[in-house]
Amino acid sequence: MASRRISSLVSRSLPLLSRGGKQTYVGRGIYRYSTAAALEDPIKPPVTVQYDKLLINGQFVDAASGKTFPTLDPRTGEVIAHVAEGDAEDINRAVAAARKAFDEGPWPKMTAYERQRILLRFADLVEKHNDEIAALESWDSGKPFEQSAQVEIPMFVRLFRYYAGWADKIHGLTIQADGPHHVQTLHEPIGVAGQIIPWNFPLVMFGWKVGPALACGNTVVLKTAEQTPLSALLVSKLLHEAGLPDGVLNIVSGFGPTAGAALCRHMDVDKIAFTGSTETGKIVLESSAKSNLKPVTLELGGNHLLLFVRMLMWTKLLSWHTLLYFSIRTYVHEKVYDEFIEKAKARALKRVVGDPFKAGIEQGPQIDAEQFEKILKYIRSGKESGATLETGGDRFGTKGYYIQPTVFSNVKDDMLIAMDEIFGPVQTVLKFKDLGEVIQRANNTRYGLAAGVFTQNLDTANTLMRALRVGTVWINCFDTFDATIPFGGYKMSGIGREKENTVSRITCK
Ligand SMILES: NC(=O)c1ccc[n+]([C@@H]2O[C@H](COP(=O)([O-])OP(=O)(O)OC[C@H]3O[C@@H](n4cnc5c(N)ncnc54)[C@H](O)[C@@H]3O)[C@@H](O)[C@H]2O)c1
Repeated sequence: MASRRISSLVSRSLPLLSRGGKQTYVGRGIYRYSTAAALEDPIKPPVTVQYDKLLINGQFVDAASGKTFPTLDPRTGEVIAHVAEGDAEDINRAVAAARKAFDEGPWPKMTAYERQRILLRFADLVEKHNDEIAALESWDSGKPFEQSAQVEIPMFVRLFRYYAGWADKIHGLTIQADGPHHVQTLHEPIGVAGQIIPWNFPLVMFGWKVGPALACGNTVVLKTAEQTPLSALLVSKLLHEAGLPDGVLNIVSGFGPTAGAALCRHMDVDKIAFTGSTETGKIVLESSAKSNLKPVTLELGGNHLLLFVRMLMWTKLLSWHTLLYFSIRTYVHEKVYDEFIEKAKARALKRVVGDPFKAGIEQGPQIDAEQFEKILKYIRSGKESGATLETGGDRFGTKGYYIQPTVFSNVKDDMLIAMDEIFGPVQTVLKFKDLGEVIQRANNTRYGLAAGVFTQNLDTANTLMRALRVGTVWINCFDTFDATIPFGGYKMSGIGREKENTVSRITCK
């Protein structure tokens, strides 16, 4: 499969919007609609919410407390659905089901081939329901429908096929030990896996966590993000349709300090896999230490780096939609800095912001009021600390959580907008003189998630590939993800890796 770019759209050839103000259905869940009208009057998503309860032991059930919480439409802040709100009592029920399914149930005892076939059937079912799932994902998260339907759901399907392929290929070793011994190593399922995921890629994160755990014969209790609980419930129904036994996958929607914390400190959970912020990651690790010392993998925050050396690479950079990406700390060589800023500004001004269900939309709303306010606060901090606001810097429209694509120049390394992860459409541009200097500055951060390098010089590429202390380096490409490529960070960007325990260095052909 060709690599996929999570943040980019594949529909660059779609025509831009007409200004007519009328809504026209153009198929695959997409409408053509005028910008102003779409923001005032959101497009009705072509899907209904069917599953809003917790999934415990193969059944959709109410929370023990009977409580629910609203999940909101980021376009308007209005309620999409009221979802069962799990807490410690529901985590206990879900862990008990997962424990029983692991200790007594058929899942870890099944042949690997049987597990593989269930995962492959599931992938086929998701493919069949692609647009329905994508619509729910976009409605709940605000991401463009085209991105969900054409990039993320196909990536999810690919992930499950990839992990299904591993199910019967997990081999041990024989070891030549001294003495009259026959020694073999075995890979065994760990048991009940507790998994916690964030709102930015609800289904891709589901795939990264649930896929490998099930392929290896583990059972799972998944705590979805409170902002985006819906799509996981829909696909879990399909997973059971594909033949997953009851109790193998349990899903508890709810909040971090209640449901999430209860999962992390549970004495009968054998491992925690967490994706989210660095601050919460620390709490998760502490909970493990204070309970049963379960192993923990952490995929945490980090602001992506981008190093740009020659203007000749501009078209290449644009082709990867790099300037549309969130929270990029961009180091640009001083010789091309001014020209870069002009072009980055022009591109940001052309970026198409609007209703995620409209054709050609590049950027939808932010997830919720909290993130929206946080991003605006960072923008204010950028202005106050003396960076130059080149474009954007405010909300977009008057409704929902839309933010203008924003570019800051004259950014210094010690400004908050350069140091922190801004989870929004804000690019910060810094100037550098030579390679040694930029390596030192780029590495002088508490994060180490991923970096993109745009250069024509092989020596520069090779040097940076090794010198940057980040989990992933893309050379002349950006943000390419694939079922086979490991991902994870250095330093406070995490512990452990998704997929394989290595760093990845990806060069664009
Ligand atoms: N490294 C990666 O691969 C990767 C991928 C996606 C997102 N992220 C990070 O995720 C963050 C965005 O998500 P967020 O702001 O919602 O993060 P967050 O840490 O607030 O929430 C993430 C998840 O943790 C849960 N949670 C919150 N408090 C908890 C607690 N005390 N105990 C247990 N669980 C708790 C939340 O309910 C949610 O499900 C960003 O920092 C981003 O960089 C990292």
